[in-house]
Amino acid sequence: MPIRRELRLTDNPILHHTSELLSKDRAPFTHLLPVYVFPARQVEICGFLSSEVVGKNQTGDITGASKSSTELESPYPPARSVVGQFPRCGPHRAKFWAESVWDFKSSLESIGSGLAIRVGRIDDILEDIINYYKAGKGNHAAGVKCEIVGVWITAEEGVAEKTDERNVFRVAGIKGVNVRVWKDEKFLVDDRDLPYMTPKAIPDTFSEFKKTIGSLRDAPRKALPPPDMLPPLPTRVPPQPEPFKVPDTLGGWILGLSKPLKENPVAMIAPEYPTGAKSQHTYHGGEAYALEHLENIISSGTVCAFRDPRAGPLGEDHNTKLAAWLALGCLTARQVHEYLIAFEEGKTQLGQCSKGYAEGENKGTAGIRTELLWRDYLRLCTRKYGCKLFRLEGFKGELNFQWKHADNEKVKQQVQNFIEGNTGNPIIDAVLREMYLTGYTSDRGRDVVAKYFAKQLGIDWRIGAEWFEYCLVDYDVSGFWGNWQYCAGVGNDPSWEVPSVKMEEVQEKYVRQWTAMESKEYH
Ligand SMILES: Cc1cc2nc3c(=O)[nH]c(=O)nc-3n(C[C@H](O)[C@H](O)[C@H](O)COP(=O)(O)OP(=O)(O)OC[C@H]3O[C@@H](n4cnc5c(N)ncnc54)[C@H](O)[C@@H]3O)c2cc1C
Repeated sequence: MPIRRELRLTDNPILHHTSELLSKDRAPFTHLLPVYVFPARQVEICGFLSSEVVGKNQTGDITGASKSSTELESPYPPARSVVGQFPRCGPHRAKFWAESVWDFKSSLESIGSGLAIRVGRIDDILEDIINYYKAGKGNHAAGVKCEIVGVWITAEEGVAEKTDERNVFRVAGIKGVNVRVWKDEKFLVDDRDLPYMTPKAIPDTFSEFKKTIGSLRDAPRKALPPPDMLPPLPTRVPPQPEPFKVPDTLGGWILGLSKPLKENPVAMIAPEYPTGAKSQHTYHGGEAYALEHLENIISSGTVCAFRDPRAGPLGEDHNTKLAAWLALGCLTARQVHEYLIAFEEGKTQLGQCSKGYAEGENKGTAGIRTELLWRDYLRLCTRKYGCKLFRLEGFKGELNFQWKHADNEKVKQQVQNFIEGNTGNPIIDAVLREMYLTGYTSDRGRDVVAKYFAKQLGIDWRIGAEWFEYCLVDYDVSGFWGNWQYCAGVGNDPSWEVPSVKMEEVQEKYVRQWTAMESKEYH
């Protein structure tokens, strides 16, 4: 069972179904092997190359223990972005990701199962596992013979994710193993409750989409309970295929994922962490931490103080910070919704000392639901538009803009200044530095900087986007590219106004915090 962005026990359809089968004694299998693969195209995995297993590289040199991981040969191309050639996953997300996977492993172990964590390509790992259990085939002379009843995997919308799915079908088909694809249920409104017969029918504006949902508070299905027990792992589990060797501690995973980033820094003059600056995102990845945070924002009253993220000053702390957990599926939107319902109706004691408890839906809780619906909508846009999500001309097919490309020194320098948070615009630089140093910046900050890059600098917006992808802890394919298209004016429902962000007192504080500037320097 290859796990994708569903790193949780609660509200997990596959685990719920398995547990039900088990409790009714109807499981057609005795063992279950959950496998998580850190995908080579999304995150750099050369930090796990093992000198012990590498013999000669393509030029015939012996690769040995004294060589750094980046000098050894990986069978996969580097995980770099298409236009800007930045590493796709930076250190903040790499750490949060490793923590989330590790937390999921511990949760599975606590109910009698476990998790094999691997690096590479999902279909390569699957092929290796099937060979192992078909004993003696492929690399596995020491394999053990057992029957594989099937492969279960959850569907995702992204183009590359769909390709992975097709590859899983291809490999399993060749080996004569059945594949079952499950619906992705980490969103607010279930696909089965939407009125669209085909992706073409999905409306082109969020307001139209919202109308078709009706009462948002009543729309989500119930979250599924966590499984009590799962079948054990097979008695023997195939190791990570060569030339990689994977660690067996969380520290080892974080080290392996961050090593290539340290060895090849992207920003030549990286901004230093200013003394006294406070990160808005200091959280730990994983389901347990997500639930604890959700409870905290309810009991502290943050959910009632939730503000429209598109308005107000930069750096203000009036939002949920749930995005990174939602993106990896440590938590589902309908779980958030259920916690909000319990608070609004006073069903549990959580938040009982907070304003708004047991007083029904309020502006803040309604606002959070609307934002979660935006997330649903952008995912449906990915379904509708496929690879247009990543195109310069966007969903709209906008061909009239004259984008500047990084094929001359002037634009190259502008891009470099952007990466280093050194554009000369104090507000833009503060947001860029906060994002680079902490992995997070508010929606307002993202919006202002994305529009600055696309509209004010007029540079191919995908380069700015790819830099954000490297920095952000909460990168999520649809939420990310959909928002960037919107900011660049090439999405459906585009916004073309360049936001004016005035240097008010609160902004000044924010800028000073992240740029360590004296206030007189930008007056
Ligand atoms: C250029 C740009 C890039 C972005 N990239 C991402 C991304 O990679 N991943 C991501 O989850 N969001 C992205 N967003 C949307 C939004 O900025 C973040 O979801 C939000 O800032 C995360 O902080 P939060 O969890 O405190 O959100 P809150 O403001 O508390 O909102 C609650 C939840 O609603 C969802 N949400 C909120 N705003 C949006 C939105 N505009 N679009 C889609 N979902 C939304 C998120 O899941 C978020 O966790 C991007 C926005 C812009 C303008």
